[in-house]
Amino acid sequence: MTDTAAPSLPGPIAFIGGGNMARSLIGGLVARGMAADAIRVAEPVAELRDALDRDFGVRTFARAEEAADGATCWMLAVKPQVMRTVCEALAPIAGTQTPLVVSVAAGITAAQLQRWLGDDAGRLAVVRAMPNTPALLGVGVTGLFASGAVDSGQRDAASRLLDAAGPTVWIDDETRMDAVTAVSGSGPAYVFLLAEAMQQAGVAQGLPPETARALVQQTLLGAATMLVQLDDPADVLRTRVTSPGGTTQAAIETFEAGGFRDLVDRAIAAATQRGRALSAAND
Ligand SMILES: NC(=O)C1=CN([C@@H]2O[C@H](COP(=O)(O)OP(=O)(O)OC[C@H]3O[C@@H](n4cnc5c(N)ncnc54)[C@H](O)[C@@H]3O)[C@@H](O)[C@H]2O)C=CC1
Ligand SMILES: O=C(O)[C@@H]1CCC=N1
Repeated sequence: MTDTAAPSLPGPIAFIGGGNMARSLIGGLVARGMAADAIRVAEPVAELRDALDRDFGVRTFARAEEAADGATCWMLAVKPQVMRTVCEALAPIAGTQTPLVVSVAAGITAAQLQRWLGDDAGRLAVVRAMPNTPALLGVGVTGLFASGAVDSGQRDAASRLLDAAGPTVWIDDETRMDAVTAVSGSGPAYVFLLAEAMQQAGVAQGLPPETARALVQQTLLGAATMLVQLDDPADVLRTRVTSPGGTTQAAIETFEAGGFRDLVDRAIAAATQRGRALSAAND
């Protein structure tokens, strides 16, 4: 679970890629007290570099090799489609510096990362992490998988880094990382879709847009807080809202008749499958 100490590493951490996920993680680390000068970011887009510098005071670089050189941990936060190119650019220094490599990329396997980094023998310590964007506020959740080369100290370091984003969960079987991605990595988007749909429906029933927005925001926060803070499972909490013959029952029956559960099942299966495909397509 999350603790409040700032994560510490023997040297700087280099984020390779300074986009949405990196920003969320950097925001969490800085909020937890990690010194901004211990964080470097490689990001080719000048506007994003400027924003990272302005918002967090971190040191930015245009090229991956510049940020990675001398860093103790490389946090690979580029799209799966460019991961191979980025790793191959880093390969010459990976062999001499043996950093802890943490990748947040969907689908890309630890063995692929090792191979692209020039480590055919699988000796480089690679951790796969699947966080989510609520990391920005320290309320994310991260699934972690350690390759065989990761020792207990490196495992601990990876946990502490990602703890800044919220709770972490270690996954023993790497093939399950695609399901983690589908449930929690992508999961915030499903909740935002539900929020959009509820707001639109509220407006369709006559509510002013701002009122609908405020009601939906607090309802999702309240329901999520109950899920986290009470021992009762989701179905019990749902039943307590659902008076026989009442309004909720009318809505739930409409969801069930429309195949809601099957739709969620198919959506998460599609996301899981996409993670597997990203691995194969970018090899
Ligand atoms: N956005 C999300 O909710 C989550 C994303 N992820 C993973 O995080 C990774 C990044 O995703 P996002 O942040 O959403 O994408 P993004 O597109 O916002 O960020 C990627 C950044 O990498 C930069 N980049 C491209 N080539 C580069 C290079 N050669 N060197 C350094 N930087 C380079 C891009 O300019 C871009 O700013 C992906 O692999 C994704 O699977 C994982 C969990 C959640
Ligand atoms: O959509 C994606 O591929 C990434 C991985 C999880 C969330 N965003």
